[in-house]
Amino acid sequence: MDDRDGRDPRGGELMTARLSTEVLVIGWGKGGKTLARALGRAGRRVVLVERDDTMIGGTCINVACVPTKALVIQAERRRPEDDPDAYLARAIASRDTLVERLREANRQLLATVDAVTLVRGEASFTGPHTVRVTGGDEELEIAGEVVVVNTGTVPRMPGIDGQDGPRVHDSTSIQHLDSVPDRLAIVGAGTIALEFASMFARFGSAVTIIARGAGILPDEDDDVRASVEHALADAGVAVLADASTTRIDDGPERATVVTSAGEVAADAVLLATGRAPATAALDLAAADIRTDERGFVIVDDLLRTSSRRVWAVGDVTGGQQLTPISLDDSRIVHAQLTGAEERNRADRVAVPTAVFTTPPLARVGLTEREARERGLRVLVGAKPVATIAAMPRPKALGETHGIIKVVVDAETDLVLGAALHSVDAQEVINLVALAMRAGVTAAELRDGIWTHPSSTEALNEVLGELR
Ligand SMILES: Cc1cc2nc3c(=O)[nH]c(=O)nc-3n(C[C@H](O)[C@H](O)[C@H](O)COP(=O)(O)OP(=O)(O)OC[C@H]3O[C@@H](n4cnc5c(N)ncnc54)[C@H](O)[C@@H]3O)c2cc1C
Ligand SMILES: NC(=O)c1ccc[n+]([C@@H]2O[C@H](COP(=O)([O-])OP(=O)(O)OC[C@H]3O[C@@H](n4cnc5c(N)ncnc54)[C@H](O)[C@@H]3O)[C@@H](O)[C@H]2O)c1
Repeated sequence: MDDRDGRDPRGGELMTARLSTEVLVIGWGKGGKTLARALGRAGRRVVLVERDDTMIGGTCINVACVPTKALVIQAERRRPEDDPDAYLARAIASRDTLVERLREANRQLLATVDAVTLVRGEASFTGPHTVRVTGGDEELEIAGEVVVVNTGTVPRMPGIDGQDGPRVHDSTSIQHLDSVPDRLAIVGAGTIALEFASMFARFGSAVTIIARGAGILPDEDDDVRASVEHALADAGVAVLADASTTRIDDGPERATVVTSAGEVAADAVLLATGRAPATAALDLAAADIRTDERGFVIVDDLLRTSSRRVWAVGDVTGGQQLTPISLDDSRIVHAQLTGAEERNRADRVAVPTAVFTTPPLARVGLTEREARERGLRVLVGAKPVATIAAMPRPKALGETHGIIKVVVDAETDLVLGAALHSVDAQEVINLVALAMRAGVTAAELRDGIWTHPSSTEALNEVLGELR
């Protein structure tokens, strides 16, 4: 596979080495690394290209899911007497240690598979199945019979004056602040905004979320949204709604976020305005890979791009930006490359999600509003966590914010959706999702024998009071 015919005949000096492989994976994301390991272990020759040594293992373990949840947990454990800055420094050090360990474990998972070759550098298409890799140890040209694009996303900047100021951060740089900002302003009101708002409120900041719409969680039912708003407010998070951010002024003492609804003074500003596809370096046009108007790679339900034998997985496809989705993408491509039973994106049922505020908001399926808009006859079980007698665990943990809400089809008794805002919600939602996939009825969940004391027990009570 390693064909170094690029040697300069005059001096013998290496010019561009050429590799060819069965499967070329661009980007060390969740889908790509899973595919590379599975195919490599089955003896298929795989080359995986990653441009950034600090991103080995991908976004999730290095700058996203895992380190941010480690910080959320640390923030939850902070006691009022802890010095904010010293505590934050220890939390970040512990986060960093965890990330380094995971990065090395991820490297080993592929480095120990003989059929997988790991290449450092940035890939750019030179043709439908060839890339040039630069910026690594040597310049390479790699040809793959099959190509899988798994380059993920990067923070999307709102494009306003002052966004590059010294007190302005994205979701990566804010994980290494050297002190707790007294006032943190967050532009954007999506998942990243909510998680960092809740986290920094517990680290000791007064936080303002600046929402350009009517507030947070616009798609949620009113009772669920109110529950999350209440928990955030109790932690010290304010929401400035209907506020279009026009610029950020940086002064000697502080930054000022200028919005259509007034100015917000801040010691640090987090921009959490979505993520853009990491495709700028790829030169997708050279491979005839089409993108949508936002730059995401267009794929069909089998994750095939417009270019033959080129697939794309993970965030770069513009689907739900979640690690388990990237993982599931890898299953879909793996099935096609190995002739296994075909899977596709349309097979996905009841995908659970969680926003890691304190406590987390986990949800699956339809909201009550969506179910009613579809004309379904619904029964709803909804109780504030603090009032659920059969759920002692939140009380034992001292965190009783939240609501447990389940939406049930009155005709079939099947669960249509659930919103769990409570401790352990990120775990219990998986049970509800499985019930939805397996056709387990609300009555069976209600009458389930669950461990005690646990959060799952809420289902015994809430589903016993459907209205
Ligand atoms: C702050 C934050 C928190 C999050 N929390 C969660 C969570 O709790 N749960 C959850 O499910 N999801 C979470 N997400 C989303 C999740 O991180 C992503 O959905 C997931 O990481 C997607 O991974 P991927 O497979 O698309 O690729 P990625 O993991 O993004 O990997 C892409 C890789 O490709 C590399 N690359 C890019 N271009 C090139 C190139 N030209 N050549 C070579 N290499 C290249 C990049 O360096 C990167 O390592 C979070 C995201 C953020 C930002
Ligand atoms: N727990 C999790 O699963 C988790 C955690 C964090 C991130 N993520 C993923 O990361 C992705 C990115 O998160 P995010 O919060 O950045 O994106 P998002 O799409 O969830 O929210 C973006 C927010 O920014 C606002 N916005 C966009 N442009 C703006 C502008 N110019 N000015 C002001 N506001 C603007 C939007 O109205 C929205 O409130 C999400 O898709 C999510 O799936 C997941």
